[in-house]
Amino acid sequence: MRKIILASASPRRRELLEQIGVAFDVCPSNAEEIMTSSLPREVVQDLSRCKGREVFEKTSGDVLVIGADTVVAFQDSILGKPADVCMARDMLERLQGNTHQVYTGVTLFLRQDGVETEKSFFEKTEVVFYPMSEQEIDAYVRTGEPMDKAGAYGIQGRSAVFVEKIDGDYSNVVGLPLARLYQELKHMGIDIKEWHS
Ligand SMILES: Cc1cn([C@H]2C[C@H](O)[C@@H](COP(=O)(O)OP(=O)(O)OP(=O)(O)O)O2)c(=O)[nH]c1=O
Repeated sequence: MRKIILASASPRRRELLEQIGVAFDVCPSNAEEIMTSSLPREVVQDLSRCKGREVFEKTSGDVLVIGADTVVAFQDSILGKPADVCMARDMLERLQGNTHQVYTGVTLFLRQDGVETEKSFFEKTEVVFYPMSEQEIDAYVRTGEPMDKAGAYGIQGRSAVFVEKIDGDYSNVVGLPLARLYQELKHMGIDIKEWHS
């Protein structure tokens, strides 16, 4: 019996894994999200490792645990999920009419025949926003959509109309870089679609 566990409460990550035909269990992590670095690529890998480890330590037997974390990087700032409506508005005022980067870090914890391995990686996607008026920002914030999302927007939702272009993997912006995840596991000798049995 082998299990894949997604260590995440994010409905988007669940939908993305389902999209590629993977069977898996979900076990959200209770790990505290404390930023340990000012470099986005380090932050997302560190946080994905903390989330994944917390869940992995509770398992036994053959298992693959996937932890992930997403942040938005704008100039020198790292934007996580907004704490309130004011912060959401402030984030969108900064992002509108500009280019930012979305980083998702992933850590894989694998136990196979008693041997444990761990692998972290990150993907970066550049996103260009059209200018947004005050009214557009207010109306978008009022939908509630920004509140549980890094950078206060969801590219898969209503904010799609403000996205001029992206450079990189779309699924990475939504919260899980599917192609990179698949390729990393392939290098580890694992077919993610077959592993959960
Ligand atoms: C930029 C962007 C982020 N997001 C989401 C993905 C993540 O769910 C969230 C970033 O917060 P995270 O802290 O990465 O994840 P989470 O708290 O939602 O879930 P967990 O820690 O349990 O894994 O922002 C979108 O849904 N669309 C987007 O366009």
